[in-house]
Amino acid sequence: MTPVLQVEGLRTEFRGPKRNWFPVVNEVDLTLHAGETLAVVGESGCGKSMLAHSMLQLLPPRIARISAGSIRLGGTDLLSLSEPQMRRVRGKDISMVFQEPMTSLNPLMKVGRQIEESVLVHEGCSEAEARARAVELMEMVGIPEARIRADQFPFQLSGGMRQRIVIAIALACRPKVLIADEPTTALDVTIQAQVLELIVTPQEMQRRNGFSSLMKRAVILPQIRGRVYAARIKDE
Ligand SMILES: Nc1ncnc2c1ncn2[C@@H]1O[C@H](COP(=O)(O)OP(=O)(O)OP(=O)(O)O)[C@@H](O)[C@H]1O
Repeated sequence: MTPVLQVEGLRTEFRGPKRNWFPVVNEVDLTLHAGETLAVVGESGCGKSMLAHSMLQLLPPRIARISAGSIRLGGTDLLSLSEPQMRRVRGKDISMVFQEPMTSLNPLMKVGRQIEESVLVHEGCSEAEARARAVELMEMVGIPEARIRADQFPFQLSGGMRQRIVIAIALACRPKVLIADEPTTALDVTIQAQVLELIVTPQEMQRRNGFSSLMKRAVILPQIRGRVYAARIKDE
């Protein structure tokens, strides 16, 4: 079976104070098939976030670069794409959920509208269809009374609900791959478990939406010091 995403020998570097380049992601390989979830583990600072950002080519310009390796999404080598082509991949084929929902959401826009905009950008449907899909997505990520909540602003929702909205936005365009960069850091432990369950064990959700997810979790494993490993945590 062709993998959805395949990373080989990926090396990302930052520019040092003496203009030298030093690696922050070093020779990383990973393979993700449809419906699978991978957890990227490694000690703090070993490059998990930078791996996620490299895959979406969201690295800070001029001071960071991908210097070796390949990132293939289906049959396409993402490193050969132009920025406008890459913009179409982000959100449509690969979505990312960041750790702090308040920085991902627009505080001045109703949450339902924020999901609708993501649907409209990628699916080219009518306003009414986008609205219906936004409510459906909110129900899917477990927001009670979704129709009422859709008309509220982010500050009117709890932290867990806000993170669910961010996940709903990420799923709005039915991405093939979902990257979750510590999506639960800002939440309390019970809510963390619920939100994680949405991403890690969404067998039903994955089937319905046909996406694979890549989740970054900071797990300290001193015996693999300094390296990033991709561990397959669910393979059914
Ligand atoms: N803007 C930057 N300039 C220079 N170095 C950076 C920059 N951003 C990140 N780094 C370095 O890249 C390395 C990898 O950072 P990254 O954030 O990917 O680690 P991480 O594994 O996600 O850590 P954590 O689990 O603590 O979030 C670190 O050594 C960090 O210092």
